[in-house]
Parts: sequence; C-alpha cells; structure tokens
Amino acid sequence: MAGYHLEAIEAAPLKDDVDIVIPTIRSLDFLEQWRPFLRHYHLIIVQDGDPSINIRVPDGYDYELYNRNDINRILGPRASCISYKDGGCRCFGFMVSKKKYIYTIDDDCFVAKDPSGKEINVIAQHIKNLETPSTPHYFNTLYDPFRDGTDFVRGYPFSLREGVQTAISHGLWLNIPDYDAPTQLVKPRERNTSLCRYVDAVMTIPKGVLYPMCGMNLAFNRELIGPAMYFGLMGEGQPISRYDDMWAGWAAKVVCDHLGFGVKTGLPYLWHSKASNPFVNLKKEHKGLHWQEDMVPFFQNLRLSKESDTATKCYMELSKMTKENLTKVDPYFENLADAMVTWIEAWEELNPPVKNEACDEELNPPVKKGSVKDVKAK
Ligand SMILES: O=c1ccn([C@@H]2O[C@H](COP(=O)(O)OP(=O)(O)O[C@H]3O[C@@H](CO)[C@H](O)[C@H]3O)[C@@H](O)[C@H]2O)c(=O)[nH]1
Ligand SMILES: [Mn+2]
Repeated sequence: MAGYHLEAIEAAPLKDDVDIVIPTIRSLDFLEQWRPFLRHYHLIIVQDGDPSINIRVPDGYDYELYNRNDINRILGPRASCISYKDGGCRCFGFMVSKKKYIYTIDDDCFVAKDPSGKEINVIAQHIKNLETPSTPHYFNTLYDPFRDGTDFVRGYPFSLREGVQTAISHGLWLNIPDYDAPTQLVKPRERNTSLCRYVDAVMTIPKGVLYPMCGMNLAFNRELIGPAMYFGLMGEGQPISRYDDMWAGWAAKVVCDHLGFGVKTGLPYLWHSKASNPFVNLKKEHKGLHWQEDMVPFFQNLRLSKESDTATKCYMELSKMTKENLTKVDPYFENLADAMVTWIEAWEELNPPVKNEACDEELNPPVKKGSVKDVKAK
C-alpha cells in the first residue's frame, strides 16, 4: 500500500497548493479519465448557464461547485463582472481559491500521450514550469535551460542565468487546435494528431512580446499574478465572446513584464476533443476579430507607471488606460474598464491582504522587480 501511496504522491505534486478550476456548461464525465492525475487535488467547478440544472461530479473527487446563484449570492452586485454563458466565468474560481497555484482546464480536454506513448501528467509539468525560473530578458536557443538535459548555451550572460520567477505556464493541445472561427471554417478537418506535431519544448515568452493565451490548459501562480487574470466581460448581454482568455493573457503579460515575472509556453500537451461549432463561434467572436487589431497595439504600446508595484495596482492602472484608449473603438470598453475595477474590488473583498499583527504591515508587500534573487532577498 505504501508503494502505491508513494506513487500517488509523485503523481500529485504540491497537491495542497493547487486548485483545479473547471468552467462547465456541459458535463464533468471527462474527469473519469483524469483520475490518476487529478484525484488528489481539490476542484473548483464553475457551472455556467442554467443554475437549476444539477451536474454530477464523478465520485472520489474533493470539490466545491458554484453556479450562477452562488456567484450572485457571494459577490452581490459585483457579480456583474463575471461573464455569463462564456467560459470566462472560470475566473470566479480563481477568486474564491485560497491556493498558491491554479490549474484551469476545459471539460472537453483529455489525457494526451507523448511520442513514447506515456500518458502526460499535465499538473506535474505545469508545476515544474512554474517552480523553475523564466528567462524573458535574453532568448536561450536550447529553450528552457532548467529542464533535464538542457542548459544555457554559450554566449548566454551569467548575470542573467538566475532568471525571474515564473507566473504563468501555458500548455498546448493535441487533436483539435485552438483556432478562431475563420480558420476553423477553412480547415474543418485539421487535427494535430500526428506526433510529429508534438513539440518537446518549454520556452519563455520574451519580455515585451504578447501571445494569444488559451485558457484550456493553463496554470499560474495566484500570489504573483492572480488579480490580473480577469477573463473579462463576455457572453450573454455582451457584444463579444470567446476573447476571455485573450484579454486575460494580454493584460497578464504586460503586468508580468512590468513586475519582472516570466511566462512560459509549450509542454504539457493535453488532448482537446471537441470542436465547437465554427458558425456559432464566428457569431460570438467576430467583433474580437476586428477589435484585436486595436487591442493588441494598445497592450504593446502601453507603459505602466513605477508606482504600480503590485498586480492589483497594475490592473487598476490598466483599467484606466483601457477606458482612455479603447472606448473610441467601441463603448463596450468603457463597461469592460469598469468591470475590471469591480473585479479587483471583489478580489480584494475575498482575498484581503494578510496583515502582520506585530507591525501592522501587509504581509504580502509589493514584489520588487527583477530576478528571483531580488525577490528572495525581500
Ligand atoms: O457558454 C459557455 C461556453 C463554454 N463554457 C465552458 O468553457 C470551456 C470551453 O468551451 P468550449 O470547449 O466549447 O470552447 P472551445 O471552442 O473548445 O475553446 C474556447 O474555449 C476557450 C479556451 O478555454 C477559448 O475561448 C476557446 O479556445 C468548456 O469547459 C465549456 O464547458 C462555459 O462555461 N460557458
Ligand atoms: Mn473545447
């Protein structure tokens, strides 16, 4: 039994420091296949859509389940910032969690196999990505130097080899790639199943470079970047949907760059099984296809002030900038900017700063910019 127990712990690293957040408007049967990897973790399920529908959580999982009535009860008027009828509702789970790490996964994602045929433990890989430094200031041509069997290549300055703390780990997908509706429409049968499309790499996204963050296989350090992981105002009643994770990814990346944290993308892969309907998706995301031509340059060109020395302060400044610079694109962005403030107010209400009674100072003071060394010295 001990041997089995040991194996289970190895398969469930940091099980008390991770919450698994799942948005669902369908079914949770997919969790049956994840049992070997997820059974030791606590789940936070955010049930979207009609709250009167009872969804079944497979036996043996430790979980908390929130539907729309719960969100309204817990947040009151501030519930208006949580999307309805959009996967972006998942960020409510980020807010109610008390753990250091979040892993979020979609309910149509399954365990993938690597080229050797071994099942991929996504949590173990994400934890490894988050627990090892990132290298945003200078690109390592052997990719992640902290992985077994790699290192910094010749010409890599030793002054930069300590790296910075990693805030986000962005995993990828076999089978159905995360394409937008137009691409899905022209390539309806494209599948990433041949393992030659399995890229065995983890790399840091360089500082100053944005990326299209997909929420279906994503992990992050809540203590570093949680307040910036707001999945926006999407879905019913909004002019846009399916840009929830994109908005969060752009915002979180500029905040990570400003605070000196890193973002990694690559391994682990999972198996994405369900292609949502491209015509429905086109209706949901078409404004996003236009607006991204303005949203991306907005994030590329903005500069946060040095007074913004925490993710919360950065996000409040970002809300102001959103209102000033994007409302001319569409009045929607004024509502989004207000919702960003509501999100932070709700986050702070559910996650009050921990006070050090002795000196009445906040225990989680602003994080110093720069390398892991600076932060460690804090
Ligand atoms: O109204 C809704 C719709 C969906 N969900 C839940 O959100 C995730 C993703 O839904 P789905 O698998 O249908 O979406 P995809 O087209 O495959 O991918 C999109 O999802 C995002 C990445 O997570 C991104 O916007 C697109 O890549 C599932 O768990 C649904 O159950 C919901 O809660 N409410
Ligand atoms: Mn999907």
